[in-house]
Amino acid sequence: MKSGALKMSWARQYMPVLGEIRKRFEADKPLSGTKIAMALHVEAKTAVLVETLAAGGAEVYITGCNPLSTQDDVAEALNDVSGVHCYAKRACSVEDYYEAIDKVLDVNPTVTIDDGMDLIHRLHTERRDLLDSIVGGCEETTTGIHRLRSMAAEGKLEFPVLAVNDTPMKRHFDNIHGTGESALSAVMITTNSLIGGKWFVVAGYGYCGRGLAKMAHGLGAKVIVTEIDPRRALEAHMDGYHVMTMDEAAKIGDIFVTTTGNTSIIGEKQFKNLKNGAILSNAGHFNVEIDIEWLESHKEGFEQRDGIDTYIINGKRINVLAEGRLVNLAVPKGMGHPIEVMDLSFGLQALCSEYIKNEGSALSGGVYDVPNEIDVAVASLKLKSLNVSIDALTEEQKLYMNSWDIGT
Ligand SMILES: NC(=O)c1ccc[n+]([C@@H]2O[C@H](COP(=O)([O-])OP(=O)(O)OC[C@H]3O[C@@H](n4cnc5c(N)ncnc54)[C@H](O)[C@@H]3O)[C@@H](O)[C@H]2O)c1
Ligand SMILES: N[C@@H](CCSC[C@H]1O[C@@H](n2cnc3c(=O)[nH]cnc32)[C@H](O)[C@@H]1O)C(=O)O
Repeated sequence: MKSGALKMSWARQYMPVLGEIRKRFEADKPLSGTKIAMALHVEAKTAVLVETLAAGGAEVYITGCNPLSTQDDVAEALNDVSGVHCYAKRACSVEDYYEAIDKVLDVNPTVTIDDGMDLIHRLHTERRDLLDSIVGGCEETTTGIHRLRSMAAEGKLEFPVLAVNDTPMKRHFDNIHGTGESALSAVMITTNSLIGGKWFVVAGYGYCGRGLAKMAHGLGAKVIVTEIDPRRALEAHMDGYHVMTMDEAAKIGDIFVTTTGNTSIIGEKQFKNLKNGAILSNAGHFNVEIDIEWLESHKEGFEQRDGIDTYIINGKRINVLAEGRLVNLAVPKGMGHPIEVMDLSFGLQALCSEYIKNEGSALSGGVYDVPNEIDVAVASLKLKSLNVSIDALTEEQKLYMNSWDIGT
């Protein structure tokens, strides 16, 4: 077997939720007649989702959702799966990235699956001619959903999209555990730097930030959190972390990871105050949380090695991982979230694709919650695979929970 196929086979064995869904899809072919356009991180777990959708009868056209996250051997293996066409390439230019997105759209898809909304953006701008054939879409990540909600608020989103990210089964496992483990391990494997005893700065205490803070604390780091939301800042404080502004953190921090989904979190003002040898990385979105443009135009010296760019600023070394792109997937050895976590996220994506294919044409343009039954179904499939049983409400308990006149 070639390396891409071997990686898929490795991932498949730890993806029981997709495995169960695949059995039903193979038997019932619920996606026949569906052309799915996808822009996701092209690596082994995503490939298992793709083959599951193809087993359900879909034709799948896929490209990447980040210029640095594709694993070329997996992209090649995907092109060997019947009904699948993959156009992703690692380290592509931004022009090549959009050219591949266009190739995926050229087939006149009926369903979209996005991670960051780049497909949907293209469809609503340069490729509006294709909008009529789209029944609906699914969005994987927080920032994609922010962008979609902004579009919907302006009345510009022309088809229904399921907010896959916003389910408990996504946020509580993918964003918290997934980002926590994978971003930290990517920093460690790229830098070979010790975490214990370091000042570890987490920008943003949302789902991703809190997972990362917990993991870094677990390895003995002194965790600093920066926030703009007073409630989340207070939560971080009571969880035992040091809360301060990024201006203050810049002077103290050894390792920084941004997880805000916002722009310009670490920029000129902070760069000038960083300690010599500071390590900067981003686990949020795109490449704008760290101001790479400023670093590029003000460096006094530059060194490059696998996944690390070292800028000399004011005579000090500032080390940036993965060009400021998603550290857990974009560093050379980044493997992304753990397999078991993506099994849950992609179990949701498989069931949501089926739902939107069946129900999309009855829905108007906008962002929709994933039906609760789908979220519960994914949790139940995972528990079943773990051989874990839980209690069920008795008739007496159901009556009690629904009554308002049983008091003390
Ligand atoms: N690395 C990954 O694999 C991965 C996984 C899931 C999500 N994401 C991405 O990570 C980002 C965060 O996702 P989330 O689910 O944690 O979102 P979230 O909304 O729960 O958290 C973001 C937090 O950042 C804070 N924030 C915003 N601007 C800030 C600023 N200027 N300074 C400090 N804090 C600020 C917000 O108040 C919020 O608490 C998104 O872009 C999402 O798409 C990445
Ligand atoms: N496409 C943007 C958006 C952030 S990706 C964040 C999403 O990546 C997803 N993700 C994280 N690890 C993996 C992985 O290993 N395989 C596929 N998707 C992943 C995860 O579900 C999360 O919501 C960018 O690259 O900057």
